[in-house]
Formats: sequence, C-alpha cells, structure tokens
Amino acid sequence: MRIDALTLEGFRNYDRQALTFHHSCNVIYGENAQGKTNLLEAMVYLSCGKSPRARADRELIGFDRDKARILGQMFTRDREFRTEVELFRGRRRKASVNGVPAKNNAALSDVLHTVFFSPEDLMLIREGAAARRRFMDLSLCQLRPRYGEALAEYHRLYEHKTRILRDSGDYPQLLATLPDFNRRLCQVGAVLIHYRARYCRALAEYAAQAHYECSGQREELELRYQTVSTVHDPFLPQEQLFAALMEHQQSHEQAEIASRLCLSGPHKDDLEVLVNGRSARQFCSQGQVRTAALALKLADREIHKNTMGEYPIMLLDDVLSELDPRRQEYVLNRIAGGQVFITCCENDRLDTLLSGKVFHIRGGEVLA
Ligand SMILES: Nc1ncnc2c1ncn2[C@@H]1O[C@H](COP(=O)(O)OP(=O)(O)OP(=O)(O)O)[C@@H](O)[C@H]1O
Repeated sequence: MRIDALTLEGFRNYDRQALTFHHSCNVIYGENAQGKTNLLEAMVYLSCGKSPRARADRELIGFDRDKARILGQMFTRDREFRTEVELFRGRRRKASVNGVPAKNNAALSDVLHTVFFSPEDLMLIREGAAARRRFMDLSLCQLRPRYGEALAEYHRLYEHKTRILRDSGDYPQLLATLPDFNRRLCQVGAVLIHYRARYCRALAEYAAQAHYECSGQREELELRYQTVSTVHDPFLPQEQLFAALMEHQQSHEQAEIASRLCLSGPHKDDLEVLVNGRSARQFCSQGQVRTAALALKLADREIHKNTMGEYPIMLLDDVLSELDPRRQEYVLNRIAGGQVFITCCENDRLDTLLSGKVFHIRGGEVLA
C-alpha cells in the first residue's frame, strides 16, 4: 500500500500543491507552523474521512477559501486508486474513489489505511480515557466499516439524549422519549463493545511484544479493555451484551435524570495500561510512558497489516526528535517494509539515516 501522489487545493495553508512521493521513505522538514502536519493530516483524511486533530471539517478549509480539495493517487492490492475529497463551507463534503461517489468513510478506508503518530500520542498513556478511546476509534473506523457506522450512530444518539436530559428541567415531557433512545444506545453500544474487545485483545498481544523488545527485555506491558461494569465478558454474543447494557442503564436511569448527564454506556470505555503489573498512568516514568505509547502505535500497525495484507502508511509527525537514539532506532527498524512519512524541523540527521525523498516545506509550499 502506498500513496504515489497528493494534490491539495485550499487545504489549510496550502493554496495549490502537487506532490509525488517515494514508495518507501519521505522526509518532510521545515520550520514550525509551515504546513508539515497539515500534509499528514490530509493523508489521514483520505484514509478515514476524518482529521486526527480538527473537530469539524470546515477547520480544514483555507481561511480565505470556500472549499478545499484533496486528491490522492494510491496503489493498493496491486491496483491504482484515485480518491478525491472536496470540502465546502456550509454544505456536505463530496468524496469519490475512482470517480464513483464514496457513500461513507468506509469506502475511503477500503483503499487506504494510515497510522498517525504525533508527540501528543507520546502522552496517550498519561491522559484521560478519552485519548485512548480516540485512538481505538480512529483505528477501528479504518479496520471495520460496521464499527464506523455504529460509532457515528452512537454519537448522534448520545448528542440527542444529552439534549433531552439537559432540557428536561424546562420540558419534562421530553423524558417520555428517553426509553427509545436508551434501547437503541444499548443496541449500538453492544456493537462497539464487540469490536473494541477483539481489537484490544490483538493490540495487547502485539504491544506486549514491542514493549518487551523496546525496553531491552526488562518490562512487561499488559492492556485491559474496560467497559460498562455489568458486561462481565465483552466477548459474549451481542444480544447478551445488549442485555447487560440495559441492566446498567436501568439502574442508572434516575441518576441520569437527576444529574442531566449520560452516565451509562461505552462512551466511558477505557484501555487500562499496566507495566510490570502496575498502572502505567500512575506509576510509569516519562520514558516508560513513551515506550508504552510507541508499543501501542507499532501494534496498531501490525493489526492493519494483518487485516489488509499490506502495511498501512505510517505517518510520524515530529515524534523521532522526541525519542532517545535507542527508541528512534527501534522505531526505524520496526517500520521498514511499508511506506513512511516523517516530519521534522531539522533535516540534518534524518536524510543520512534514511534513504528516500526529502521535501522542504515553507508557508504551505514545497521548495524546489
Ligand atoms: N484552515 C486554515 N487555513 C489556513 N491556514 C491554516 C489553517 N489551519 C491552520 N493553518 C496554518 O497552518 C500552519 C500550521 O501548519 P502545521 O500544523 O502543518 O505546522 P507544522 O509545520 O507541522 O509546524 P510544527 O513544526 O510547529 O508542528 C499555521 O501557520 C496555521 O496558521
């Protein structure tokens, strides 16, 4: 799997830029705030229809533009693909693959998978559960089309339910609609738990191996998927997951109405990380946290490889400079075999370390 060419028009600080890439390694360097991350962000968008950092698509459109266009030429499963996305202010985006309209994000993920790794991810372990849920969701949306659909529906229902609870003080009659929302949230929630449990099991296996190697065989990493307390086994059939979610929901109904908050459901899931049997979040040193985060990202890459039969595109956004030489070397050795994009501020070391193509970015343009 590789991206051969990318064209950006009106995307973030790119006015119009066409780029062709090396099949293996691409180093993108430049000073701060020149557009290096924007470039990687466009590639993530092509792979899943979402930005890893923007909350709304309109943030991706150039400040003084009405629309943005991202066009990628990819090579996957021995075939060429052309994915095009157009984003507009105030109207729905348009996306197509080889000229055929893409119905949803899954149609984009069918062509391209990316694993995006940025300095913020180095604190994935220390942050609250939301960061680890985002990590699982971004990956699962690319891996499993049904998961992406279920997650989108869950978010819609959750928003709606939140509004009902919030407004129920002034309009108590709204509460009559709550049982229908709760029921559907539990049905869709069961789908999310089904996929998350399997993903976390695979992630745990690969991440343990990577962490063990990267720590010089000194540390053991364990991952535990945590979901709603009445779900004693997340691998049970979905009907049983649904029943367990309903049980939790019913026991929290009064508390939800009193607090006007959604208290029950997999929107509070987490992935607990332990190193040598202790909570990494509480007890790990900065270095251990980095190794664990690195292990999660490398494990994610292996899962994509197993699912697609090809390595996903690895996007390393300024992370190498944050790692010590031993970890840098480990990452660079582990990611050989697929296409990789690496951004950095200085080009003094990487082009000697890696062979491939080097791009110098300034003000949303690639300098010759
Ligand atoms: N919608 C937008 N329209 C135009 N410019 C934008 C838009 N969003 C962000 N920018 C600009 O893009 C630049 C940031 O680009 P980017 O995040 O890619 O930086 P970077 O080169 O990765 O920098 P760093 O090394 O600091 O991470 C900023 O100058 C910002 O003002």
